[in-house]
Amino acid sequence: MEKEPIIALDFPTWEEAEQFLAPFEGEELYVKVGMELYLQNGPFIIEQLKKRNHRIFLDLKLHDIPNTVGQAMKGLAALGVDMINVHAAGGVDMMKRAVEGLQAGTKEGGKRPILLAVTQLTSTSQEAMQADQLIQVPLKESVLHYAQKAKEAGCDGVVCSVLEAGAIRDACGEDFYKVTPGIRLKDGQADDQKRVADPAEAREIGSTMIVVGRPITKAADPVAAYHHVKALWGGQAE
Ligand SMILES: O=c1ccn([C@@H]2O[C@H](COP(=O)(O)O)[C@@H](O)[C@H]2O)c(=O)[nH]1
Repeated sequence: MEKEPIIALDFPTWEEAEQFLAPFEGEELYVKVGMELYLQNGPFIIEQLKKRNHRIFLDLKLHDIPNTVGQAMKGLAALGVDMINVHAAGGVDMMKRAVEGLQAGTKEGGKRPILLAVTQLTSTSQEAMQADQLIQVPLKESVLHYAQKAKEAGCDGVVCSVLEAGAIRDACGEDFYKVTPGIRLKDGQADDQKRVADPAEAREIGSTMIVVGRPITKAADPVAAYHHVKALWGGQAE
């Protein structure tokens, strides 16, 4: 279990991300750079975060034909991020090519980024999955299926909700990463998230890492909110 919650830096510009990070001066954080920040600002963002010694999850959720994803991963590996992902719905061949691309792009002596596969987004409900994707099995079964395919392809773990983390641990093992967004505090609003849990539940059920965005970034005091989430996640607070 990773001690630091991963903070989702969902901002449009580096200036806004930097302004958010300023009060954390001196703390080495684990941050997530998603489409909003990366697609508008590019590798510059990664350089800035690495300069400040933050660990980085590059959450681009690649989903394309195997060759395209493999080649893209080869290039992205050179950025030196710690973790990266694809959509499991892209299939086993695509995920295998992602692993190979990452390996090929990792600098000699460097560490290949951890590769995760997104199962069902935490904003997806059982009803939406059936209506939008025409998947008729229970959502948990779909998530578990994607996790098993990700493991077969050589991924290091998955992105799932806390609600499926226990079943994935039983099926894929303790060491297989269960990285869980959809984290909300007990009295907080869910926003667009559908499968949510609080940091203490994530610890009890067995998430490897939690990803937290708005409950921290939109809080009146983001540093206090971060430390509150961290204490709940670490079991040092009620
Ligand atoms: O299934 C998924 C996969 C990724 N995410 C990302 O995590 C954060 C969550 O932000 P909140 O503000 O805490 O809801 C966000 O960047 C998503 O892109 C996810 O939520 N669910």
